[in-house]
Amino acid sequence: MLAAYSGTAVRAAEKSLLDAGLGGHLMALAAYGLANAVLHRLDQAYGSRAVILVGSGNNGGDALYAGEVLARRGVAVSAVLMAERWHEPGLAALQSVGGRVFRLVEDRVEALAAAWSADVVIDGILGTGARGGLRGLAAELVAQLRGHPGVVACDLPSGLHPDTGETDGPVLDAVETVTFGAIKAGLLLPPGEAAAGEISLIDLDLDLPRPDLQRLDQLDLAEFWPRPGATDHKYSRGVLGVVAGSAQYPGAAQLAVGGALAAGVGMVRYLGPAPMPPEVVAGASAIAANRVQAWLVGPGVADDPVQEQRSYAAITSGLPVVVDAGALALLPEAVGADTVLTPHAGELAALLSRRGQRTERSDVEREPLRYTGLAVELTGATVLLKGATTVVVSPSGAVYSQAEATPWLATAGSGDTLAGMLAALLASGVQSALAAAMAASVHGQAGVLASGGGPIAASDIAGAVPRVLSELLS
Ligand SMILES: NC(=O)C1=CN([C@@H]2O[C@H](COP(=O)(O)OP(=O)(O)OC[C@H]3O[C@@H](n4cnc5c(N)ncnc54)[C@H](O)[C@@H]3O)[C@@H](O)[C@H]2O)[C@@H](O)CC1
Ligand SMILES: [K+]
Repeated sequence: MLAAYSGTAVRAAEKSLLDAGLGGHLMALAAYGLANAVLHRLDQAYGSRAVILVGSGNNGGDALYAGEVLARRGVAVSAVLMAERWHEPGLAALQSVGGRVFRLVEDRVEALAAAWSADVVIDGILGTGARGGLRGLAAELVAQLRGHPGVVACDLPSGLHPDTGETDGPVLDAVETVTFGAIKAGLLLPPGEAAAGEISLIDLDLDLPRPDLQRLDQLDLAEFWPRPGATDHKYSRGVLGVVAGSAQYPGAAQLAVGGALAAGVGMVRYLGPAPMPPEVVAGASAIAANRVQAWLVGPGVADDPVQEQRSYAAITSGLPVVVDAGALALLPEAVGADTVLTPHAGELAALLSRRGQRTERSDVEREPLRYTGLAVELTGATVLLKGATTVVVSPSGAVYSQAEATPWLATAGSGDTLAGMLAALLASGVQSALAAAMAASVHGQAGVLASGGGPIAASDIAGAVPRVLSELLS
């Protein structure tokens, strides 16, 4: 599991070490870690060129000391001082080993040319002490360096919000971010996470609290994915009730049920008009008469009063429930954490707007963590926001982000399959936020496998899920 923290949490954890006079030691560890990462990227140190973009704070200090290490190894290092102030001991250290210095205000053209001709550009402008994004000349230079193939970010790409992944102004895309003490949550959150590239963590031995964000890995999935025991039977594995499909949209129901079956559930009881595969059992028309452990409602439910009534009854049944697509509009005032909403950005904006918070899709895309959190606050539900990176926020404060998906998964019906997989996990008794993150991860991996780098139809995704799971669980 990747554990990530807000910039504030990391700074709080560093405080006791700083108070103990260990600031210089921490900076040296950070600088060595950064310099080593850069050296790994160079064919050979001697004769290579590095340019360091230096901001006014300790982030610039880390980068300058890394420059000193690189210069000692034979790299030709130049520093571009981006602000009116800089870390003076760091600059002196770099100059003592022959580092060149440009000042952005005076040497803009030379600085830009040096950066473009460098093998590596170290982005040390802003770190966890940033307030807002890059502005003025610094923003201009960064915009002019867009597309440089050798950017290594110091702690985080400058201009990326360390807690939320939001960007405000230009951000230089890095091939690698060398981050100190702990992974910052913003490095794993859309929209900015793409700028981080590969993430390397330099351990500073900090005493950290509960993570602000988690990302499941294969080991977690193998540990938490439910496996039937020798004495299990179809009822003990979990029975899922599904209210999905309408005369107009029968396919959504089939995809959702396909997702549930592929993820592994004891039985599916289906209510709706869509034809179903032979293993699916017809549910009783009255919601309360169905013996199930969880519900899935909403895929393909549109303009169908009977399906809408059933969806509402399932949502208010007190059982864990996934509320997707057409059922999102039926949500009562307040629900519990066992209710999982699965909107995409447009649906989340509509949901928030219905609750008096006028929101556009573009707002959600710009600040996905904030608006997902707002939906949790306003409804009481666990919310899974679909996207290239899936964000899950639970009322308990747990946040997950999963980024296994391929852009080929952005296809009609993909979300129905995800909803079915998630609901199967709820029926098997997996806790809701964990289930949401697990379903997103395996759905993404199945999409990658089914796609093989090319287009996929949604029905291919469920077909690939058993292959992903057998690899994971064997
Ligand atoms: N605190 C610590 O113990 C450690 C900190 N480390 C480094 O220190 C960094 C944090 O250092 P700082 O707290 O000095 O903060 P930063 O270096 O992130 O930047 C703060 C400086 O930038 C200015 N600034 C803020 N927002 C700006 C904006 N939008 N445009 C232009 N200038 C802006 C501030 O006035 C301040 O001078 C971390 O990211 C990390 O790189 C590491 O050395 C490890 C240890
Ligand atoms: K930086």
